Amino acid sequence: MGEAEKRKRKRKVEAAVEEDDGERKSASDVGRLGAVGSSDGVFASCSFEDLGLHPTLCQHLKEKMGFEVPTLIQAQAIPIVVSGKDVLVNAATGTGKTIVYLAPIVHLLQMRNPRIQRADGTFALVLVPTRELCIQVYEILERLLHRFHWIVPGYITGGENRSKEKARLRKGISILVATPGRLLDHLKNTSAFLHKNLHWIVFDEADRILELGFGKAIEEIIEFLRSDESGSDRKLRTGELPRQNLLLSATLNEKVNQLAKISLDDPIMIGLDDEKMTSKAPRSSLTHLLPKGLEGNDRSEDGEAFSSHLADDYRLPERLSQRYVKVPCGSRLSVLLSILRIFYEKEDSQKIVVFFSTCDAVDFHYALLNEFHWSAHSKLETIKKQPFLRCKTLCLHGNMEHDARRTAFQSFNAEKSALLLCTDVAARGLDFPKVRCIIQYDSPGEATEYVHRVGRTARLGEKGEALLFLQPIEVDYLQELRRHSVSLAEFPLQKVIDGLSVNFLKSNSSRPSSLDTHPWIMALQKAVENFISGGPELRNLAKSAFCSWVRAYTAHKGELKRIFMVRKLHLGHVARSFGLKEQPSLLGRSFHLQAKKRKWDLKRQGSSKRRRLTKKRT
Ligand SMILES: Nc1ncnc2c1ncn2[C@@H]1O[C@H](COP(=O)(O)OP(=O)(O)OP(=O)(O)O)[C@@H](O)[C@H]1O
Repeated sequence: MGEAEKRKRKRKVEAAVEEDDGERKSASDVGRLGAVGSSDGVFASCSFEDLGLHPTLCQHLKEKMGFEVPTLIQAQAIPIVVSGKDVLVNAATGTGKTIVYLAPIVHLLQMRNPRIQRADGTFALVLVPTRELCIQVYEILERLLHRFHWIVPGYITGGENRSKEKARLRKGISILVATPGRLLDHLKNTSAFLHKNLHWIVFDEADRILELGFGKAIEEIIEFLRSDESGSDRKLRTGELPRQNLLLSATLNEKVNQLAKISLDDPIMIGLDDEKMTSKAPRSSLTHLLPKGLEGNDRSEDGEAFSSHLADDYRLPERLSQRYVKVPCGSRLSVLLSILRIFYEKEDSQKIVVFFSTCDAVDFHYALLNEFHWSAHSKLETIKKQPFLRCKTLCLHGNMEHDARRTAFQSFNAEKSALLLCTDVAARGLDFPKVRCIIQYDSPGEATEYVHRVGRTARLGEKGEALLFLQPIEVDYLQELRRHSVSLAEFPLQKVIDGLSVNFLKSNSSRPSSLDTHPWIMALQKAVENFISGGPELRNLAKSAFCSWVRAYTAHKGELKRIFMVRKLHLGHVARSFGLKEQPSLLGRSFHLQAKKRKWDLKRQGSSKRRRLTKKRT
């Protein structure tokens, strides 16, 4: 491409991010305003060619992958990534961040003359937090490289066969996608893993990598790779530019700040709102330079500005409708089942994801939903009981065998209509097509996790719904979300349940006064409890799920401890929410200690109340 052509294209991209009044706006403004001629706030009005990508790659993106034009974040970030700068990208879930780094890497690698070879080893490393995300990124990469057969994609991840991975590394992988633990293992133990030509390190879902406890591994990886970067013969050999590191996430927090400090060099930030960046950040170009505070001193003025930004608002998909449903603990299970039934009755072909806090809870609900048959009029012997839900149900969590995990992930991807029950292992980065609704049956904890969970729907400008279950004692969580500008409307539960049970109510004389006493909920709860008590396997699953649920509830951290207080739970009601007629007693020592503390607290409260009452009387 000639210089004049390059200049023309650059101008076109810049023009695309200017407002009508001619005032230059930052990259983030573009996203917020839904500008660049984009009516939907998702796609840019320029083409991939305008971003300077190679014509063959652009043609492939368009014709084989169906990507007609770049998304806004792609239009903003790709030219900067191509320029070789370290970059931190912050954009909402489902806005196409994977292509932000893969397309420039492929573009730059395919241009190398002479062509790169397998024997040159690894040029780019993409680090992701989970196995599923690793495979997903690898599959996109494979599709992207279709026309560039000499660039070899590969992945290494926990749960796979080490020696097969070694053999693949020995042959040479040009772009490697990896989870941190397994990568470190190969860096230390696989001498045939050639990485002296490594030019890019990408941290996708950067904050999650750290939350999962990979901080130490990441430090070691960076240290390990830094030693071959500083090797003077690398520059002599290849005349290389310095290594380029990229960091991406839909949510930024202090942990990302830490990682940015150790991995990015004079980075450019893309996708942050101006008001969040504070007036201290330079506004001279399409992008904002990261304040120099990140280079070391936490206490510098600019560093503080950056940190305070990190505690700020989160970006959510524009067409996401968010609601919460307030349900008393003992009715949670019946309400969940009823809502799922309503959703699938309304539209039998759709995909829904339900998030639980523990693997045991996923296993229990999965078994229940697959086995439970019920008819609202089952008192009549003539009526045959039906499966409660008629959709395909799948589960995904971290305790599953590697193959089962992969199968679940792939079938939910492929199905047109299905229900996925999962833990947070599915919260990050996974791109399941056409998910209509996300139900958070167990609260997510940190607001970041809320954002990522709901981000599995309403992707790339599509519509989506999110429903958060809260017990009455947990409603303060809404304030926690509001602190991050996330606000939810209430789901009209009573009305919806009445609608579901119209015929059922006709045959029952008592009118419901509350949800707990609603004939439909009571009948369904009773049927579930009888069903569970009749099967030892399911009963055991319910008991384990109960125990680990309570343990998970006690594990909420920081401010959230004030909202999710195990002391406030009625454990008999919790047991009911697992279809148990009685509270299981087989609990671990730590739980007994908690229970003791709870009793003691209650006693103390009681005696102080008594003292107050006595005082009043006297
Ligand atoms: N330019 C484009 N045109 C059409 N579709 C695109 C384009 N870029 C990406 N996509 C599609 O958009 C979806 C979301 O992309 P991707 O998974 O990269 O989003 P993300 O921002 O990384 O989301 P998350 O934050 O949840 O990880 C994918 O199905 C991807 O194939």
